[in-house]
Amino acid sequence: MVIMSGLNAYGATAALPDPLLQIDGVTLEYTTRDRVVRATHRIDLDVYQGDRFVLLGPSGCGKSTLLKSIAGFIRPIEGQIRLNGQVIDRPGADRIVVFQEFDQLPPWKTVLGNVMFPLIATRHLPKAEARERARDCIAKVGLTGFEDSFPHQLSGGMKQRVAIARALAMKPRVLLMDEPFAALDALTRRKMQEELLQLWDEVRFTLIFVTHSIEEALVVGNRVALLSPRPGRVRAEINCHDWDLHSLGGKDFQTAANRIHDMLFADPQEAAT
Ligand SMILES: Nc1ncnc2c1ncn2[C@@H]1O[C@H](COP(=O)(O)OP(=O)(O)OP(=O)(O)O)[C@@H](O)[C@H]1O
Repeated sequence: MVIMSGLNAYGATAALPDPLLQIDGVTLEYTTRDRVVRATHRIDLDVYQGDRFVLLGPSGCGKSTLLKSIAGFIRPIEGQIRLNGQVIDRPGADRIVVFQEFDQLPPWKTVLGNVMFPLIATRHLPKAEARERARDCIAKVGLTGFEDSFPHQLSGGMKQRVAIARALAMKPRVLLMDEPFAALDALTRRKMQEELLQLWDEVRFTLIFVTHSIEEALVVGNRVALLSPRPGRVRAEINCHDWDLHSLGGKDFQTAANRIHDMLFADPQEAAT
């Protein structure tokens, strides 16, 4: 594990490609009737093509809010988010979100219908091609044979696989995942992490993944941004190419996880000394 506080996690001297996504001094706030809640404060992050970039931080530190802003649902009050150099100011088919909730699939559509729907609704593909691409993505997430099932006939893990297939079918520039496995039992969660990594090996999409599980961050990510408690600020960036599911329970893995825990919850004054 390499901790690169204040540096790009690829290393300061390496020649870098241009970032795919640039988060530049981004402050995000919610204005309610009686107060303003600052969710993130001047976040700077660069995400590169093919990254599995994890936003890790304690509950309420603004991870989901930052993801929603990348998705184009919330505008920064300060700073910019750019995708391929273009400022993000609205949702777009180049950024698809997979949420934690199992009810993100319209229940009246079959698995095939669910995966085809955005392709057709956004006029990405004509119907026959959309069906073909949907079948292909359903196969990629291991659900061949369930094309005609309805969401209520599927387990939680299967519903999340459908949501992933639906997102991948759109071939987004960035796949955004907001704690997609948090509502699953521990065994299914681990299996889904493994499948996500296999899928990434095959498709090499760019992923931004939100979690508050240190273990999940180390397994899923090749880069992890550690955010402080609200308002979220970047505490450090970590390069974690070393870990996979086989590392779980190992001594080195546990040491790394403990170190991250200490960094996440350290008093910022102490962390600076
Ligand atoms: N719609 C909203 N209106 C007002 N405040 C909000 C709203 N949504 C979130 N917040 C506040 O913004 C802060 C950041 O919330 P956010 O959901 O982004 O955190 P998070 O890191 O994703 O948390 P968790 O891990 O618990 O999901 C929190 O203090 C939360 O209470």
